[in-house]
Amino acid sequence: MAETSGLPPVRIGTRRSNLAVVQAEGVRAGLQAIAPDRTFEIDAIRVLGDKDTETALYAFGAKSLWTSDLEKKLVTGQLDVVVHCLKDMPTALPDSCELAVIPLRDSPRDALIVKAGLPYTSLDSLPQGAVVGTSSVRRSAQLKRLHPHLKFANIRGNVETRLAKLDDPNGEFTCMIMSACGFERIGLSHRLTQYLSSKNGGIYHAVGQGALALEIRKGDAQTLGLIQPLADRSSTLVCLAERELMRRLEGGCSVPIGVESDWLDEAGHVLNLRAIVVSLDGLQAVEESLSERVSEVDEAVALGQKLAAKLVEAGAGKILDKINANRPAKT
Ligand SMILES: NCc1[nH]cc(CCC(=O)O)c1CC(=O)O
Repeated sequence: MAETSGLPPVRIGTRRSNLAVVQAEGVRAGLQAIAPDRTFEIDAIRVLGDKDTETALYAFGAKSLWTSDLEKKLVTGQLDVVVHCLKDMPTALPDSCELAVIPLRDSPRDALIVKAGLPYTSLDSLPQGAVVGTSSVRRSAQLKRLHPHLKFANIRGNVETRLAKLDDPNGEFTCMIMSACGFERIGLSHRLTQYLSSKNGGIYHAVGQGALALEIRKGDAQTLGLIQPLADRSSTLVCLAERELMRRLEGGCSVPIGVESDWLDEAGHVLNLRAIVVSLDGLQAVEESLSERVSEVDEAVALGQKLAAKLVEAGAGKILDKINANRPAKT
């Protein structure tokens, strides 16, 4: 046992799902390696989004259902750092909190998962009328556009719950779309049938997908100093560019905006950011791409901003306005 510092334990908060706890354990291991003399505690709590597993995400309206319960505990000092999936974090945080660190991102790709026992190996091989389980309008709108032979049904719950719903012999689903890294992190990669991308299946991933975010109390220099070594430069710049794009388009996780980003050179100087905005029925889509030199956060933010403007100019604003005007009232 390492010599302890006498300092109080660092309290790490996260959602109470297997995936969230695995993620928080990974962060804890990283922090323990940096600060062997500190102790760390994980507090996994049920948040609003876990308690209501039936309402379609699209109908929630509020963007903070995964984060606000944890932020409350952060602000009152019951937690010191919260580990989120970056894609579940709204682009605007409470004034009292800050997104302090983005660690090295995993693969951001979505994947197709086919019901156990069915022979299909790709989106293209799915039969007419196959039912895709997804609660993400980003996924369903993109799929409707390119694969009009598919049907869609809402599926909610954590990864294991969704997999059980998919595999239920009496269930309605043929397949579902999930983020590949979520399955990989909890040892379910054998269930990934096909990796998807804009070039493979025609699916752009969500902003921030595959990345974690460490949130702290604003101005908590001590915790910031502790967690800062976990930050990854490339992942941070890429994710901040994607998030600025989203912020400019005023899209939460429940609007059909998909992105992809790649460094065009090995050293990571020129970033290509691509994005799609699709109408809910998949009939209209605007797709744009932009490459710029990015070596500072300001430049990443500027790239996101410019691509958003380019998308709006090409018609994305009209698509998003229509979606926002028709959004069901929160009940
Ligand atoms: N929307 C739920 C959510 N939030 C983060 C992940 C997995 C981790 C990630 O994609 O970053 C998932 C599940 C999924 O979309 O498959």
